[in-house]
Amino acid sequence: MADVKYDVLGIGNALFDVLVRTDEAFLAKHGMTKGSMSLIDEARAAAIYKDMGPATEVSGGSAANTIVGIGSLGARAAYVGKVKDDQIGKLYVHDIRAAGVAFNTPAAKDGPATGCSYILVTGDGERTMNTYLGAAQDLSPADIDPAEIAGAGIVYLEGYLWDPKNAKDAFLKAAKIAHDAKRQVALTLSDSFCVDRYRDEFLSLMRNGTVDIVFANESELHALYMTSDFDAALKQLRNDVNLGVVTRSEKGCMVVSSEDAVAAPAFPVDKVVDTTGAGDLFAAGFLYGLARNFGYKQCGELGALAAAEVIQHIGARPQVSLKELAGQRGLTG
Ligand SMILES: OC[C@H]1O[C@H](O)[C@H](O)[C@@H]1O
Repeated sequence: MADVKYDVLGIGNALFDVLVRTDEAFLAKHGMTKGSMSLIDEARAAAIYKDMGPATEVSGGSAANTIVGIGSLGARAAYVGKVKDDQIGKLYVHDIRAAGVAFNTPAAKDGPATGCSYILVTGDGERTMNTYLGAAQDLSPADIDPAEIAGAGIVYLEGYLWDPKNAKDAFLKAAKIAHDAKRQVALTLSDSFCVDRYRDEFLSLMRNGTVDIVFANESELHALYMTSDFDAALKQLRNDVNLGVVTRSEKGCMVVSSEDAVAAPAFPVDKVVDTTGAGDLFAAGFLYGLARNFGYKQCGELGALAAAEVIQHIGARPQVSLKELAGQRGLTG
């Protein structure tokens, strides 16, 4: 798109990730549901952290991971999310700007600390997240700059924004500005537990045209339509949104619109180390392709490539240049 300042602008909960490899016994001891994202308070965060082994600390946040991935692929990317002006918040701002992402949301001067997600990664690579939202819960419509939103070809929003009190108003404000400027609005359903919390609202956003593109994995899709029948759920998705993108782990992805149903394969990986951010990086590759007007199959392959990179190491941010990786596979042209 010639007249855009950013190819994609993401809005999400700005979270710093504290990741550790652990076993099922740790999850059981702390009453965690494997594979879930639970919201926790400060006291529980302290209790979990105290019991964790040596951790890897790295910036995260679902939409932020996607936006960093889009930047790594060589597109113009921007992010809106709330941190506090504390040490972790400063690290967060450094990391996202150092990744080439435009980030101008003012940090909170007071209130809760920068949010953190305490992530337990079991031997099978599955991640179990415990999120203390902290300052992220104070993202509000005042943080939405109309000119920045209108300057983005695609505005990408995370379903997790439905958790904090004011963020959904920020979400709705951004979607309206984007549509008034004839831009596209994309939503990731975030996780199946999030879908269970906000099913009706997410369906309304799709059916009333607040969002144009939806990203979901299989379990989110099943949760959305409360069915275990994949084909039936996909058919409903196709009716409810302009473009639906469903990831299916090693089975690749399905992209559906009123005209098309396109499959793209997954990228084989030797060993899944940590699935944190798999969906985020898939969305990065896909949205990069969409911004470049690539066909849906190529968008899906770019998504699969970016996801394959991120699941082979700890943490949800790419550790190599995705642009180079995609170039080596002939996927950027
Ligand atoms: O999707 C993974 C991300 O979700 C959570 O928000 C964590 O911060 C993590 O980086």
